[in-house]
Order: sequence, then structure tokens, then C-alpha cells
Amino acid sequence: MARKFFVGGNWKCNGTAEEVKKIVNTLNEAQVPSQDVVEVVVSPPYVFLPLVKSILRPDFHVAAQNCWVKKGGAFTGEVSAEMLVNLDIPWFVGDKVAYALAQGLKVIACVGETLEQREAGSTMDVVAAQTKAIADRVSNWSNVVIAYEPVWAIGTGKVASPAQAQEVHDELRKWLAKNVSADVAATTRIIYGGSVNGGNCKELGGQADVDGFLVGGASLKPEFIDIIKAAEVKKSA
Ligand SMILES: O=C(CO)COP(=O)(O)O
Repeated sequence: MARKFFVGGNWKCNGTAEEVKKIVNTLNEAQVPSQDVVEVVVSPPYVFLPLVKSILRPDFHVAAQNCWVKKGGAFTGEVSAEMLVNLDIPWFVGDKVAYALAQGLKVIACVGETLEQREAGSTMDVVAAQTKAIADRVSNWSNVVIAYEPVWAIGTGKVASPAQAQEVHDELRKWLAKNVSADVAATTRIIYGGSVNGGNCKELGGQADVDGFLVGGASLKPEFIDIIKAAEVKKSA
């Protein structure tokens, strides 16, 4: 079974209500490949989640950025995973993966090495250890997308080369085959994150084991549409 391309836009801590409406308008007006070809998820800051959910085109979905790790209660400022489920927020991106998964949210789980770890040659050990920590908590792999996100490439403008991304994604898939199952390895989307933009997305997306992207800075700009369209490179692959 072919893996459907996945493009996540992680808005992090950005935007005013007006800016958010403008981004959503741009997304809503865009001509992009159909849902059969690409799955698109955007994660606005919490305060904008209901707004974005109410105005975003129905073929795109929203993700919450992180959640509280227990049931609700007297925890100032926290938002529990149960509240997200109650509001029909389907996706989650952040580091509280175990709790989000336990509540039935679909998660984008992030792994990746620092520059020091890459230079020391320990990328795969680091990625394997982080993936194991996630795998230990997953019972339903269809709810998981793994983002390999080298820390040194996040928000730096220093993107991994297509060969670097492919090498790590390939190794990560082999890890899944050995430690989880051949089926999970074949079907789990492994997406690349770290300074993806409209200029580098096609070459990265053309790599056999790059199943999409987790995009930060460029997801706030119109070039996010080009990144979504990079899904088309898989058609000719
Ligand atoms: O961290 C990221 C997405 O979660 C990547 O961010 P940038 O695309 O800004 O490097």
C-alpha cells in the first residue's frame, strides 16, 4: 500500500487573529492535489484552534500543539487531551505523545539529532532511542506520523541534503521493520522537518523514504502551497 504524502504546517507561537485569517484564506483558495494524494494538517497556537477549525477548508485538518499530561483539574493554563478530543481536534504535535495517543489523538511524533550528535556519528543511535521511546507507547501505528527533524535544521535555514534525509529515513524504516513489524515499517509515514521551503521541497519529497514534511516558518507563507504540491513528485516516482 502506498503511503499517502503528509504535509504538516506547525505555526508554533506565531500570528494575530488577522494574520491567522489571512493564512487560512490563502490555504482555502489554493488549488492543491486531492486528499487521496496528500493529507494536510496545520497546527495553530491554542487560542486560534477553534477559529481555524471553523474556517479552514474541510479537506485540511487541525492539530493541537502539545497537551496536558493528566486528566483536567486545577492546572492553570493547561489543556487536557480529553478537551481536544471533545472539540473534535484530530491531530496533535508536541512531546506529550504518550498521553495524546492514549486519548486516541493522531500524533506527529518528532525525533532528531543535534549537530554534535551528527558530527559524532551517532545520528542513528539517537534516532533509534527516540523512536523506541515512542514505539513503547504506541498500540495503533495508523495514528502515528514520525517526523525526523534534525535539531540543527529547525528554523536555521540549514536544510538536510536530500541524501542525508533519505539515509536516516531509510534507517528509521529498517528500525521499525526489525523492532515493530514489516507492515508498520511499510505503512508508517516518515516526514522530514527542518527548513523546508518552496525551493527545496520537491527534491526532498522525491526521496523514496521521505513521505512528506513538517514545516515551521514556511507554513506561515504562501509558499506552503508549493510544499503541499510537492506531493505530486510521488506520482512520477
Ligand atoms: O520544527 C519544525 C516544524 O515543527 C521545522 O521548523 P522550520 O521549518 O521553521 O525549520
